[in-house]
Amino acid sequence: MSAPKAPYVKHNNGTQIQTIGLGTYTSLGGDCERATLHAIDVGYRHIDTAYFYENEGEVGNAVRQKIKEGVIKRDDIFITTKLWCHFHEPDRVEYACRKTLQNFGLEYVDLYLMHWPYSYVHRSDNVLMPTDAKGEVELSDVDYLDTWRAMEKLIDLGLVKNIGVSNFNSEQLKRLLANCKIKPIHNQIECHPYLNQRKLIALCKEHDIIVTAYCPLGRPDPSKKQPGFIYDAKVQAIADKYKKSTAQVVLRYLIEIGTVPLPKSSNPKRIEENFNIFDFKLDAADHSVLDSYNNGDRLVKMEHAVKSKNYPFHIEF
Ligand SMILES: NC(=O)C1=CN([C@@H]2O[C@H](COP(=O)(O)OP(=O)(O)OC[C@H]3O[C@@H](n4cnc5c(N)ncnc54)[C@H](OP(=O)(O)O)[C@@H]3O)[C@@H](O)[C@H]2O)C=CC1
Ligand SMILES: O=C1CO[C@H](CO)[C@@H](O)[C@@H]1O
Repeated sequence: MSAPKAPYVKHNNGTQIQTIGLGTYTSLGGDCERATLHAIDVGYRHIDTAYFYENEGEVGNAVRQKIKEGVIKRDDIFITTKLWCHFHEPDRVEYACRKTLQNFGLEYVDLYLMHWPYSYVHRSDNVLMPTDAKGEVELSDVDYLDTWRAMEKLIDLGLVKNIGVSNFNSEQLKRLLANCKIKPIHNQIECHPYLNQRKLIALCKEHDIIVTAYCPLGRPDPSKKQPGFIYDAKVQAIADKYKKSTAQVVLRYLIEIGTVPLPKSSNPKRIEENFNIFDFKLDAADHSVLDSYNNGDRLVKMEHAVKSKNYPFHIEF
C-alpha cells in the first residue's frame, strides 16, 4: 500500500512530528496492535498511547513488527506515551519510564508527557486509580515542578527524546516555563469544535509548544440523544461541499487552527478516512461555522481530582 503524504510540524529543537497521530485510548485486546499495524501501512508515523491505557505493549509489538518487515525504521515513527499520576514522586519517574520502555520492547520513546498536573498516591504499579475506604481517589500533593525535574533527567539518560505535558492550564504552563531547564515541547489538551482552545493554543504558540488535540472527534456516539458535532447538519453541509466526511472536516479544522489531532480508531476504514485529509482546505466561512460550536463543553473533566491544588480546570484556560 503506498502511503499518502502527511505534513510535519517542526519544533525549534529540530524535532518533526506528523500533523496527525493515531489515538489509542480504549483500544485493547489485540485491537490496538491491529490498529497500529494498519495505521503504519496507511502512512501514520505518529502514535499516541499512555501507561494508563495499558496498551503500550500492543503499540510496541506493531512498531517492532513493521520495523522487522522493513516498512519503517525506528526513527521514521514518533511514539508518544505518558507518565501516569501515581508515578509523580521524583524517585519513581525513571523507574516508571523504564517500565514503559519494557512494555514497548523499545529503547526510547520520542515524547514522554506528564499526563496530568495532579498526582495520586502510589499503592502499586497496577493500581492506576487508588481509592480510599469511601471509594474516593487518593490524591497526593507532589509538585509537578519536582516531577518535571526528574523527567528532564530522562533525556540525558537517552530514555526519551523529548518531554512535554498534558492537561496543563495557562498558569501551570507559565510556572513550569519559568522554572525549568528543558522547556516542554508539547501540551496535549482536549480540543474540538465545542472547546476550541484558541487562547491556550495562542499561549503555547508563543512559547514554541506544539498542541496535540485529544478527543478531536468529540467521542461521537450515534446511539446517544446528543451524538456529537460530527452528526450535526451544519458540519454535514461543509462535508458535502468537499465530498468528505464530517470527521474529516473536523480534523482539518483542528489542523488549520494550529493543533495536531489524535483521532482514535480501531476500525480500518475509519483509520484510513481520518488520514485522508490532506487534499482539501476549509475556507473562512467554514471556519466561522465550526467556530460557532465553541461553547466550552469539556468531555474529560476528571472531577475526582477537583480538590487537588493542581486541578487544571478551575480557570478559564
Ligand atoms: N492526554 C489525555 O488526557 C487524553 C488523551 N487522549 C488521547 O487522544 C485520543 C483521541 O481521543 P478519544 O478520547 O479516543 O476520542 P476521539 O474523539 O478520537 O473519538 C474516538 C471515537 O470516535 C470513533 N471514530 C473514529 N474515527 C471516526 C470517524 N471517522 N467517524 C466516526 N467515528 C469515528 C471511534 O470509534 P472506532 O474506534 O470504532 O472507529 C471512537 O469511538 C485518545 O485515544 C488518546 O490517545 C484522550 C483523552 C485524554
Ligand atoms: O488519557 C486519558 C483518556 O481519557 C480518560 C478519561 O476518559 C482520561 O482519564 C485520560 O487522561
